[in-house]
Amino acid sequence: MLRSPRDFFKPKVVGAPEPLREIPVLPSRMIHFFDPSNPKMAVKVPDIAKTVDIMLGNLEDAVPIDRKEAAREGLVQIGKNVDFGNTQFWTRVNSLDSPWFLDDLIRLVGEIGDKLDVIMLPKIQGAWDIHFADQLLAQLEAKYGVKKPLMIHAILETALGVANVDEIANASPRMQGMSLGPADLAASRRMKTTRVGGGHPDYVVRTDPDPANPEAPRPTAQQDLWHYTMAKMVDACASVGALPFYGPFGDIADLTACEDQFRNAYLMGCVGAWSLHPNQIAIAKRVFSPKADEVAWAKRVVEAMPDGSGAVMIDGKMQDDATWKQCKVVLNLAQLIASRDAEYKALYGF
Ligand SMILES: CC(C)(COP(=O)(O)OP(=O)(O)OC[C@H]1O[C@@H](n2cnc3c(N)ncnc32)[C@H](O)[C@@H]1OP(=O)(O)O)[C@@H](O)C(=O)NCCC(=O)NCCSC(=O)C[C@](C)(O)C(=O)O
Ligand SMILES: [Mg+2]
Repeated sequence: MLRSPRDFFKPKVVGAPEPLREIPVLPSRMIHFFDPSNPKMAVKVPDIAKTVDIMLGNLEDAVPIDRKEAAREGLVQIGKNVDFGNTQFWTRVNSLDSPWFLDDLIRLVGEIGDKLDVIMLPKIQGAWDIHFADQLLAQLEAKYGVKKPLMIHAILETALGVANVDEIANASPRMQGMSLGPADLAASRRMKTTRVGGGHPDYVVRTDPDPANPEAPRPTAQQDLWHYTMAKMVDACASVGALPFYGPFGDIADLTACEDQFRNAYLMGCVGAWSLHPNQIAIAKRVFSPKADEVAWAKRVVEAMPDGSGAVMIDGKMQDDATWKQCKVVLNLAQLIASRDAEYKALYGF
């Protein structure tokens, strides 16, 4: 049950900042994960931050239990000491059913609440989880005098969460976006994969037998295990002005398959993906920035239809109001990326 429409955009606690009416759309091609309790990673944060759109200090899975508090305190120090410039600074806190969640929020909002942009919440099951976090964040923002509202990013990584994805997207004006969490989701659904994202060689469709040669080999084509979930997530996010992301690709050495998985997500509407290792940053940058020839084509269509209506032929293809809108999506994204990334600005000729 949502609050009444009249109350939806009111602060939930006296003294908490006004909720945002619109989620800011910023270049968000990669969310780069680091473990703040790992000194080798922590020392690289200032340099990597200059090369990515989003830096995320991870406190949840992949941080050993005996380093949970070190990771939290390490992130507080990084948040206080590192100048992130115009790179977004996010965290993934521990899940709502863990013993660390409460202290994660109290420490982070209390110490670096004005530096953090987005709090990623793992294992979100339904709107009730978002309502709880929303109210608690408002309490902490009011208590610590935080000026801008912290946004929430939910990871879709349980069967129940996927079943409730629309309610989750609508649960709060803080909802900045969502990411697919293919590893936990696979376990929650009792899928039989043991990978973090990507395809599986046994998930295939086979061609029919050739009646003239029934013994001939029948080629198969591998299918995308994540297509259904990705499509549900993209629709849930786009319908409320939130941003969908592909999550992690765990086979760090397989750069080709990583690029394919990221590109599928890009084409389906995602704005970015996670980079777990420095070698995935360039892949995400390449994939989630429109290609120069697509941008040139989009420019041509938009220039041929200045008011975005009617029907014209360009290179044998019909263009109308709807293709104009598709081209605007590509062009707007290219302009957004060019505003941050000189390399792409030059590539697009803006
Ligand atoms: C995969 C690992 C173990 C390979 O780490 P490695 O040390 O074996 O790799 P390397 O190639 O030897 O590393 C080269 C250098 O890069 C550094 N390095 C390496 N990675 C990073 C990084 N991310 N950021 C900054 N620096 C990094 C590393 O420390 C090393 O530094 P050095 O040259 O000084 O020795 C390592 O990259 C890593 O721990 N990455 C992050 C893993 C992570 O955050 N996992 C959780 C997200 S996925 C997830 O949670 C699932 C989900 C959504 O919940 C669900 O589907 O359910
Ligand atoms: Mg997970």
